[in-house]
Amino acid sequence: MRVKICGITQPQQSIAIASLGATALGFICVPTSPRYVTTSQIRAAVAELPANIDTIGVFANASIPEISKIVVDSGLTGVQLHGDELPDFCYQLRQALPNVEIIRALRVRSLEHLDTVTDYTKYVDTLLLDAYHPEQLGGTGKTLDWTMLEQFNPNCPWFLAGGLTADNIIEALNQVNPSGVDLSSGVECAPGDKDLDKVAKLFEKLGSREWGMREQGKQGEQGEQGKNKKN
Ligand SMILES: O=C(O)c1ccccc1N[C@@H]1O[C@H](COP(=O)(O)O)[C@@H](O)[C@H]1O
Repeated sequence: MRVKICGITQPQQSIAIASLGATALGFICVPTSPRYVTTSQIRAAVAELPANIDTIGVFANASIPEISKIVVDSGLTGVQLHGDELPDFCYQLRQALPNVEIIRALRVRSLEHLDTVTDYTKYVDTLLLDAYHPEQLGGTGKTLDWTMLEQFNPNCPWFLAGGLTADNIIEALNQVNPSGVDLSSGVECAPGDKDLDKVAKLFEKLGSREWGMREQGKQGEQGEQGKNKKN
């Protein structure tokens, strides 16, 4: 499972978080956010990271030339669109940045709102579902109604986001089946300052869950083998 930790502001923290197990790190390129980082800050962090870590710039209603410049100048591998970007915008961005992962984040208001995802799946690599907040674009710490997502199965990979923490991640994953999870404020001590103990606790929880699932799989296989022996 992909695990993205978002809202990184310090290069040293990015290295520590990658070593703990993150597969992707997010950098907020939205100037109004308390987690906003400049191109040179992103470039400094990206330069220190191993090549297998995805580095995602988070944008909201920026123009294609603005996004492209930041991506190229900082060496990001992906773009997360967290504003009101329409499918055609995603298509145009794909033409401008053909080798960059495009993640469309949708701030989900209702079950009906989920129907709009099919408008995007042709043009993006990945979807991300975040909770809706009337005054804030993201990093709100607000959870989605996970029961609404029990049957959610788009025809592209997707991240579950919104208010996830080390304490609720297992409950969330017991209800929904995303390809990845994305956390920001739930692993912080203050906006933009990640709490490495909370991040470590998150990976402990995810590691124990994976171990439990593997053990269950083994027991299932042994049961099957036992049955075959009897026959
Ligand atoms: O984190 C921000 O400040 C932010 C600002 C503008 C757009 C998106 C932002 N963050 C994204 O919000 C989600 C969920 O965050 P949280 O876990 O609920 O705090 C995450 O994808 C961040 O990338």
